[in-house]
Amino acid sequence: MAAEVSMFQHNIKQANQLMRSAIPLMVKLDIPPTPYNYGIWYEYSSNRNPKLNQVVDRALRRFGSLPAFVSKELFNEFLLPEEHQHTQRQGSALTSLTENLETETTSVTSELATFNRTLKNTRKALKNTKDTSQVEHLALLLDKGAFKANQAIEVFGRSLYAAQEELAALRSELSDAKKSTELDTMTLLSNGKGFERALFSLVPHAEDDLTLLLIDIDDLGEINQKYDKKAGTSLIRYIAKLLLNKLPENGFIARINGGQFAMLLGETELSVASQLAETLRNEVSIQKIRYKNTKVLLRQVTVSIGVATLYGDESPNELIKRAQHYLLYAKRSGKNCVAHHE
Ligand SMILES: Nc1nc2c(ncn2[C@@H]2O[C@H](COP(=O)(O)OP(=O)(O)OP(=O)(O)O)[C@@H](O)[C@H]2O)c(=O)[nH]1
Repeated sequence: MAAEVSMFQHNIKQANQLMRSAIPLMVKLDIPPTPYNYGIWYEYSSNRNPKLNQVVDRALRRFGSLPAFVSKELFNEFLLPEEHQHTQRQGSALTSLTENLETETTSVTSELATFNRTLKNTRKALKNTKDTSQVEHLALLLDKGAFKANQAIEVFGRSLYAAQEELAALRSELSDAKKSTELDTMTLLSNGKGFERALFSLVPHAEDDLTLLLIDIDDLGEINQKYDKKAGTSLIRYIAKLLLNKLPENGFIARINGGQFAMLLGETELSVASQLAETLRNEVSIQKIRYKNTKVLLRQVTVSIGVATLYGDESPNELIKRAQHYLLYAKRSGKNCVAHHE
């Protein structure tokens, strides 16, 4: 997703303060007061999203301002959950959210324009008067104008706060929806997509201590043939449960295809990970598994495991390739064994 930090994550007070830094910037750079621009300049002023600030600075250098097409793109990329079009409910909720902000934007803009006019007129009048009561009157006018402009900004701040809550709810819904597309419905573990996401998010933060175990049920094809495919599927579920029960706290597990599982172990060196792999291999091999539909006791079930620990600036795909290589080595070495590099 785009940035986790968004303008909608501040409280009302912070929102008001940020609006107060964002508005002068927008005026200075002649940025049109659209909801997109308010969102972006608010975020820009908060300085909490360096990537957004970089892109905005680049656009300013290039165009001298922020063209509408750029601000819309930036808003979509950095401030909205990227999957905001995924469901109708979320789509329409976001539409009404931006519509509300648009109304508020128009009102805050007109208040600010009025105040601006008041400021200009007062300045002109001040030049031409030395009368103290006239000056007092002008000061009163200014005070009133400032008060109204302030109020408008505060109302806008409250709208941003309400938007924060709405967006937080949407984000959480989207994250649930995302999770469900990453779920393997057969085993209720993550699927291959979930595994990729976990791996890609872990690799950049890992020192040389992220380990991948590829665990593959041996001879699943034969088991399917001997007992029927349903028994094979039931076996996949059984092994999934066993692996999940043995998953360390810092681990992640997914079924990536057929009878193959990927286990990711954070902060786990190769020696510790291979010991766990050996324990898992042994645990599977000593199970007495009965197929519940026919009550038939299956023949010994085993798994082969390839283990690879991330090193250097290895990419996620390179790590997967090495684990696959060791898994193949384990299969070729007669199955029911663990293989890893020295
Ligand atoms: N029952 C069942 N079988 C599956 C499922 N998905 C894949 N398979 C079977 O799993 C087998 C995977 O084949 P392979 O990995 O090539 O080989 P294998 O028979 O497991 O043998 P090795 O991996 O060499 O030990 C195939 O026969 C697929 O039909 C599934 O969801 N349920």
